[in-house]
Amino acid sequence: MPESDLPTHPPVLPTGSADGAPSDFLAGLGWSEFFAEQLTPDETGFVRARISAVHRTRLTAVTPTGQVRLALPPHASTAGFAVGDWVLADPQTHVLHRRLERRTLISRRLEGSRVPQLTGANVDTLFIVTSCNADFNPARLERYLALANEAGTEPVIVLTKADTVEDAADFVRQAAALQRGLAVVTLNARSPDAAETLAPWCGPGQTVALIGSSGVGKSTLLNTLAGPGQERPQETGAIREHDAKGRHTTTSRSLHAIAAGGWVIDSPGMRTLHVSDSEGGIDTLFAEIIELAPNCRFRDCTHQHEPGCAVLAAVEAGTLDPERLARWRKLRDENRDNTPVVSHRGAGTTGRSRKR
Ligand SMILES: Nc1nc2c(ncn2[C@@H]2O[C@H](COP(=O)(O)OP(=O)(O)OP(=O)(O)O)[C@@H](O)[C@H]2O)c(=O)[nH]1
Ligand SMILES: [Zn+2]
Repeated sequence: MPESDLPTHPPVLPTGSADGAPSDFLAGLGWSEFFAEQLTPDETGFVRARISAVHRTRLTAVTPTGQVRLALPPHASTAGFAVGDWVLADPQTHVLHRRLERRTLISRRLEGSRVPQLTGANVDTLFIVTSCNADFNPARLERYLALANEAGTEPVIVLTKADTVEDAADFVRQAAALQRGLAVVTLNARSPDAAETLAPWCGPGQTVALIGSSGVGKSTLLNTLAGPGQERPQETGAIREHDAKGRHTTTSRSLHAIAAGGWVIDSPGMRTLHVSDSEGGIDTLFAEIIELAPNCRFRDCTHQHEPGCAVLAAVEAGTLDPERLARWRKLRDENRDNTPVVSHRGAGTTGRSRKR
């Protein structure tokens, strides 16, 4: 697909127009002080661009003057770039100069893979989508929450298909209990009201991504967020290119405009999740357990059988759900098993070798 067909907030503002100075456009695209501070004095002449699609051999980006194809310097590869990244490019040639440091990064390690897959950069909010039916599963939601926490993005639980149940309150209550201060919303993904419900996270300058299992309504929600009259994001956003064997493959991730002014990173692959590299994210998720640990009698308490264990005391007292404790243990162990330990020589990684 030619770059010009990629969706952006139309019309793309011309450079220096009266009501759309490039700086306003950049702020709407998510540019902030965090990125501005990274520029050295001799870098002010470069174009600031946000990566909208990462292909095997090329990058496309949104700039104040429209969607551009970035040329890579000799021997450079697109590996290591993520949709949502901010980069600097030469204003004439659009040759990539460098990538700016990320504010947040969603990455996942696929089963058996050494290198984490970069799903989205500089995402402010991760919509964790589940529906008010049998899909609702606290253990799965906790995996997504660990991912969001680790990435540095704010998680929001989005309960779809609220129109199919008499009362969604029980789902809301269960979801809210999964993490302190967690935002939870209910909606009908097919209704235009859904865009209004999600508006606090979808305004100019804000970037969101969606994750959830198949059939919960992610595509439906994407279309609703794109607004009426927009091309369907999955259709416009699927970037087809030939792979090494000449087959057509669909590269999944791309940046789309939201009618409310924000941006969404569409990543259809984000369904199942096995957890790795997320120790900090898991600690945030299970803060109520982590905070009890210092009160245990033994410093290396495993909270399983020890006398004077504050965690077990909380279960005994009814303030901590034993199932929650069991899920924490399982997720923490899975994370340890899946997180390679960097060897001392830094010459590689070895999985499944970290001590319990
Ligand atoms: N009644 C109702 N139906 C919904 C809602 N959200 C989605 N659906 C329907 O559920 C079905 C699945 O929705 P999709 O948007 O395709 O789900 P998805 O998460 O994108 O699924 P994958 O593409 O497989 O990942 C479709 O028939 C939708 O119309 C909702 O909030 N209410
Ligand atoms: Zn303990």
